[in-house]
Amino acid sequence: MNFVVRYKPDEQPSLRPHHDSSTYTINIALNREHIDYEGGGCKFLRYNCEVKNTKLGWMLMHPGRLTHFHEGLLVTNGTRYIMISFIDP
Ligand SMILES: O=C(O)CCC(=O)C(=O)O
Ligand SMILES: [Fe+2]
Repeated sequence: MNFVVRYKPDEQPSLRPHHDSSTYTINIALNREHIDYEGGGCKFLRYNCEVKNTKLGWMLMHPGRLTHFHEGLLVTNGTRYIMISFIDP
């Protein structure tokens, strides 16, 4: 399953902590921090690890339903777009 997520301060500024319904998740940056938006990123709470400023078109891949409880960090300005693929949903 694939979908685009849009974060905007006055619409959906963040995403509450969750697991994905996938074995693995691919998260591709469609635009850029400090140019198109401020804030944002993906935080893995168990590891206190924030992945921010992913290069345009590069991807972050992580386990979905088991170990990597995560959240979408607050976008404070602009619009952040990512593409998500749930592998083995
Ligand atoms: O904002 C992010 O990078 C995380 C997005 C996410 O966790 C999701 O769409 O399931
Ligand atoms: Fe997620």
